[in-house]
Amino acid sequence: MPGTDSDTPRCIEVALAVPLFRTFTYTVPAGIAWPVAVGSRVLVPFRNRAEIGICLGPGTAPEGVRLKPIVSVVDSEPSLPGPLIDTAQWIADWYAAPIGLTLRGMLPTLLLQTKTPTPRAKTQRVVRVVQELPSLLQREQTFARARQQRVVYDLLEAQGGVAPVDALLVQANCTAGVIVAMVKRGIVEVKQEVVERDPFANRAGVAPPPEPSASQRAAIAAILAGDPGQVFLLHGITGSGKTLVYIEVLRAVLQQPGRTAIVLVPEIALTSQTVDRFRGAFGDSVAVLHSALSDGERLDAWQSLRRGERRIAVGARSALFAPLERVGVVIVDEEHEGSYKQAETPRYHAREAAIVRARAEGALVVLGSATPSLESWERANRGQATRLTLPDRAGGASLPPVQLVDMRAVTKIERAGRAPHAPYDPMLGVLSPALLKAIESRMVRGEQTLLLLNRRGYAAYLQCHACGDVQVCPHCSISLTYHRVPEALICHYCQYQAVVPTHCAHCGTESIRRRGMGTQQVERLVAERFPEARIARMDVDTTSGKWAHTQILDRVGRGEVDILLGTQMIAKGLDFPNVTLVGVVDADTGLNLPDFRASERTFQLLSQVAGRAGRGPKGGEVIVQTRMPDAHAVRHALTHDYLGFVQEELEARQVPAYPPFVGIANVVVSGTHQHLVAEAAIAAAVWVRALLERHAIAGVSIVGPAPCPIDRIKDRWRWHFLVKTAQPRLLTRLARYVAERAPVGTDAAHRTADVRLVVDRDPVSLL
Ligand SMILES: Nc1ncnc2c1ncn2[C@@H]1O[C@H](COP(=O)(O)OP(=O)(O)OP(=O)(O)O)[C@@H](O)[C@H]1O
Ligand SMILES: [Zn+2]
Repeated sequence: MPGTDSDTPRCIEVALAVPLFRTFTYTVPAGIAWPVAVGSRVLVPFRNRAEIGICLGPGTAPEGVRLKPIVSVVDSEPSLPGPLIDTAQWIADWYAAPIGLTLRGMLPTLLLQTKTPTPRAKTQRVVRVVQELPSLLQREQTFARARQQRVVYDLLEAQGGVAPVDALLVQANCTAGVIVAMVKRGIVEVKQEVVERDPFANRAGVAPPPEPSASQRAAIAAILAGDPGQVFLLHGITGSGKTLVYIEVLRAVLQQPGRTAIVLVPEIALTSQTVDRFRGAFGDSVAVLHSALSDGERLDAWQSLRRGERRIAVGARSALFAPLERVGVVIVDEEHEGSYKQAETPRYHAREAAIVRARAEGALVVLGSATPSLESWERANRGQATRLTLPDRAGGASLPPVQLVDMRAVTKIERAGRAPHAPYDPMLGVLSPALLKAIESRMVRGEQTLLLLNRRGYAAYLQCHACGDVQVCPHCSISLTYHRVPEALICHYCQYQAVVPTHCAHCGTESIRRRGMGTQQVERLVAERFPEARIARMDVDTTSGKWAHTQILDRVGRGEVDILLGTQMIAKGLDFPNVTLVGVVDADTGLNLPDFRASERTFQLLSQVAGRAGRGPKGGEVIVQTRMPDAHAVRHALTHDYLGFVQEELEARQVPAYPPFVGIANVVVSGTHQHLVAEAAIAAAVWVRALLERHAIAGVSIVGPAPCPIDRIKDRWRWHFLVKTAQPRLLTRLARYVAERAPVGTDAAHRTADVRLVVDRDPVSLL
């Protein structure tokens, strides 16, 4: 036998995309070059199939086990560079996730398939508005008796004037005849169009970036003088010009030969302005990674980064896994955003993973926000991040004054002023006289208004006034939301739809009333009050079409919208100098959620949306309507007082202890059988407590178990408990132990009810 290969078998450890906490050992047959590089894709036999796995390094053959050989090494260069493998190992460890699933999330799907599918044609039939009817008045005249056409038009307009035919018919719940009639009238046209995959490919150029101010220069210099792996927290108030700091840092880093960079933004579609600025500054060296890319385009983008043809990756969460080498800086814009946390396995937080990858790369990290997360703020307090401040708005603008309107008083005064039997005024308690007057003055002056209401739909729910019954989703423990266009009751968790009942299902009377309000209702009230206003609504319902967000925002930018109304989507990073009024219709929507982050989120939302006003020379003002003016989240938002808020909120997080003072893992047990889920959750908590006792582990507290605040979603019942400790390594061990070994889902009854346990470490939501 030639050589020594037969004495020391050549083995490698391979990660496969299966939900198991283990790797698999294979031999490498003669004829395949040795060693196999870490991070390379390998083709291996697994469960009678050929699968793509990732080589994690040399392995050791367990005694007495006959190993299978790999089929081939697919990559000539490893698909995943070393620092990405390190990052994956950290994610798998910290978040108790199987390594194979973690690595799978880092690669384009096409690289994980054993055969390449043929690409499909990318055209679709769309309806496009040709005759714009921007005001309510025009629409009322045009569609006087054509109610369905009006529904179609409203839906189209809400989505930026264009929508796929199929989707529109479903949304409007009408026949194709309605659209045919509108085509005949010359209001819309129907065309076969190529699906626009990359709206960033050919957007209008942006102005060259301005010269940095003194405080921007100081921040840029401090960051560039940082040590490899150093983390900076850039706390710059809204409109302070953080984007310019990012751009100048990128410019300096990319001047070093071979250096590359990653920029994370919360959601590409909502941050098109920011993305445009990066494209404007760096042109084609930027790869924009977004969810609308086809698999093929994603692969193209990935390869251009891997080959070094593009040196900056811009994208949401998963852009952190861009296959760049020698990354010099990782920027996390709006670092406080909850969307950086992935809601499924691996449940990583991109900000935390960014810090880990940067350390492995020797790169700088810049976390930017006007309202930093408490985690990042505390990290700076502990000296693990360097705080940099941009205290003023760029270009001489100042923060807008914020006026509070106490809606309790408004309701009282309006009630008192009304004649005894005057008809109910729907405006009552929704839009205060102060806000209406402010909107009116904007209309007169040709300036723009932003209206925030963080609840979509028309009314929050339907309730029977006779018996009090509320229509709830049959699959989720949540009330159905009333939508007017098209009319339906919709579950916001599972999309279940029901027709709107005329009689109460419980007591049979006709006393059903709408309670609470959503964006659709406010849109209608505003349209009735300002019939000549050009109104755009931005929420999940109006942005189902690809790039609908970008289209709506572009219209605002071109001055084609007087009033932009929307959910939290409109609070993110928008920079429109002609927006001189921001109105918060109801500051309280998120305040009373049973979640320890409710106040933090409310403060961030209010501060961020307030920050959209007065960014230009005309200045601006903010009006906040609330029934909870004493809540600290509201109080401090009124004075743009981040420091004041953080101080109070940090105090509130000490007893009972919550992040950032302790780490928590939310253990959620779910399944289709209510009692089995409760039993399993209780058993799992008992099991963890016993474990702590047996090993005399101190410093861990278990809170619960109890039903989750929303105790059923999509027909699955949900219970949870929290594991809390100030010792991160201990939490890592516990989380993994629970995820891997908790006695849940193992017996036959559990399997029939599909009872599963999920560990969510550092959760962003406890609902
Ligand atoms: N040095 C400067 N001189 C003049 N204008 C500037 C300067 N720096 C930035 N700007 C302008 O100020 C505006 C706000 O900048 P930018 O959008 O980066 O703010 P931001 O800090 O990201 O705010 P937010 O957190 O509210 O999104 C932009 O229109 C930008 O072009
Ligand atoms: Zn539901």
